[in-house]
Amino acid sequence: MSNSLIWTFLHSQLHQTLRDRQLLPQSQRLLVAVSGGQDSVCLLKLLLDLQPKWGWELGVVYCDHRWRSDSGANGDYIAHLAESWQLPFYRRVATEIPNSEATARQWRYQVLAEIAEEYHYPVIVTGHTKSDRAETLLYNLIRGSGSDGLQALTWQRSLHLESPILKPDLTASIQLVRPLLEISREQTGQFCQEHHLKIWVDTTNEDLHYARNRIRQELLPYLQTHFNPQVESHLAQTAELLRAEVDYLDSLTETLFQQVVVFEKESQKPLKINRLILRQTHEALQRRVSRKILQQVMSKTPNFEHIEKLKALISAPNCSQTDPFPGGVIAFVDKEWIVFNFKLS
Ligand SMILES: Nc1ncnc2c1ncn2[C@@H]1O[C@H](COP(=O)(O)OP(=O)(O)OP(=O)(O)O)[C@@H](O)[C@H]1O
Repeated sequence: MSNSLIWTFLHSQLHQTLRDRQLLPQSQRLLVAVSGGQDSVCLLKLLLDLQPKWGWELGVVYCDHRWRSDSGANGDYIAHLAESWQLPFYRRVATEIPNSEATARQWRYQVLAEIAEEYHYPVIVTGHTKSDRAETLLYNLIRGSGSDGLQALTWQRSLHLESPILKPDLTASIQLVRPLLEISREQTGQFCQEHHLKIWVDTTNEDLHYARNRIRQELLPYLQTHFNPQVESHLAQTAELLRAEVDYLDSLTETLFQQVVVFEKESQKPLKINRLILRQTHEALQRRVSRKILQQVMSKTPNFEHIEKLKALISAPNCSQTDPFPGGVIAFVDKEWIVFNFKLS
């Protein structure tokens, strides 16, 4: 695979995005997650070409889920690509074939974290595109996500937040960066063609049993034809606007949370919350603070009903109380406080 450099619009676009958003610091060690598909192959080539300007040290990682019979050959191809570009290559093969998309994903992020840790890469870079962002927004909208789910794929975040089940000590400091969120799948495909980059076609992407694939293959083309040819860009822009708004709300929530919550000394769990202060704030913030508190007192992720139940106590009469939340905790009103009773849990 030759490494001839033809400077294209995509090179300039990515270079500019990286400068504007300060996503990938100069001279950083970057672990590029490559599946062999057009998005991550395009990402790798772009980063390789920009590397002299930024001084990064690039490494390539492939996670073999063993889901497809050609997954080994897929890995060999990426190994060959990395070798021809003189980049270190890391490969992990699943010992057990994951039984669902979710387990495969969990395993993949675990492996990415372990390799990043072992070989000292503080940043993992993935090839998620504007098209993935539009699809994720639609997928989450249909599932009933709030604005947090609709911001759909952020530019960067800690790997720990991406996969909270991973060991926090391992992942808290590793950043996951997605620099292609302004570039469409059509553009990555064209780039690979123009640069004669072979790509590995993931045959499971054709399988319409998966909701994601139906969104990609059927829903988006329908929306493009019958509603708006620019729908993909518009959805991705909506996700970007929501991302900024969610960021802003998150920072307000954090400040308010610290103001209203009294923590138990030993367990550091929320013990009681000041509802007089909460009552003076907007209901959007009341919900967010309630959710943040419930995340710390419940045994599972709070849903809409749980949050509404706690929020209702903010203006309820004295002595009102909730049914037990999952995990057994009860909340009750004691004058200006909402108090959590852990004894029953
Ligand atoms: N098997 C793999 N090995 C290494 N990197 C991968 C692999 N699969 C996906 N990736 C990385 O993740 C990016 C997104 O891939 P894809 O859209 O297939 O994943 P997804 O499962 O839909 O996304 P997510 O990982 O956010 O759930 C790719 O561009 C690539 O950077």
